[in-house]
Amino acid sequence: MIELIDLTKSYGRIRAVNGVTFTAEPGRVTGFLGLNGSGKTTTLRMLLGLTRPTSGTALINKVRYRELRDPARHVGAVLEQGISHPGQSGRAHLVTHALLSGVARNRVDPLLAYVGLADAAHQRCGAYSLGMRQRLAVATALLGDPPVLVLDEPANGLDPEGIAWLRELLRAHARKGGTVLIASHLLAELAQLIDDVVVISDGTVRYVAPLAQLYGSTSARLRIRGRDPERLSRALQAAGALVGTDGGALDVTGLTPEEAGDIAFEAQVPIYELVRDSPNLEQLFLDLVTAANAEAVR
Ligand SMILES: Nc1ncnc2c1ncn2[C@@H]1O[C@H](COP(=O)(O)OP(=O)(O)OP(=O)(O)O)[C@@H](O)[C@H]1O
Repeated sequence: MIELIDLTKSYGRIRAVNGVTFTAEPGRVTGFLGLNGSGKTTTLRMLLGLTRPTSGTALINKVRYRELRDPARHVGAVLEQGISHPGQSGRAHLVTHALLSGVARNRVDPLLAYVGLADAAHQRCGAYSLGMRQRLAVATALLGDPPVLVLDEPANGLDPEGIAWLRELLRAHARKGGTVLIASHLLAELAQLIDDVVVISDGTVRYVAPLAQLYGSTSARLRIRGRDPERLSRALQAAGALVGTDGGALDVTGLTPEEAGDIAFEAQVPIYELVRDSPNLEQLFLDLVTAANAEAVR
């Protein structure tokens, strides 16, 4: 489990992180979302003992990072900056880290296979693509078989296959009871991965909820195409719906598909198409952040 309690970091007059409080639970993947410069990396660095908080507390399984006796066995991290010595092979890199963190060397080869780098194990890290370096960073984080994983923008540089691979790896980790905290500036990228959402802007947490609740908070939009759009629009509005036009179709909010279908039937307008638009996650996220920013300047 990860617990952040009123965590704050100031750099001179800049408050990079401002009273951040949330929990990332075991068995779940928590997405930590914010635009560039919103305070994600600073928060993760405080959690991992790399930056000293101005005030507040960050705990991993109830203990501050610096007080963990054997950190690699408790938490693995994939941070933005590259981790490898360019002249070292991927395998040598992992062996070095295994030695440094007291992990048995015989974990290295299975881990290289697990992250899809078995064939590239003896190549220099300097010749790795960005995606291969991310895979190596994930293997390094997994060396001590830690229950808690913390990742900062891990999808950077991964192709769609790599993103699918990472998603499956992190979901499997959570299924086994692990805790995963993943920072990103793209909600849509995390949509199929995360269980819980934490949104940060200007160093302040603006929204904490299960992803399902975020989906549920928006009324579904329907797109309806029928023979007589004007008559259909009037009937739908009479039932309280908000109706706009979108090309030849109507853009309807405030009704379920069943209600809209029944109303069209009553109004005797044949329907050619009726679909529910899934919410645009990226737009939802931007709406949350801009609403929060507007409140902050008020
Ligand atoms: N060492 C530092 N000295 C001064 N200001 C800093 C320092 N580190 C971060 N900041 C500032 O703190 C704020 C938050 O930065 P942070 O890197 O945590 O954001 P982020 O959400 O991780 O953004 P990105 O996605 O761009 O990495 C920014 O305004 C940044 O300029």
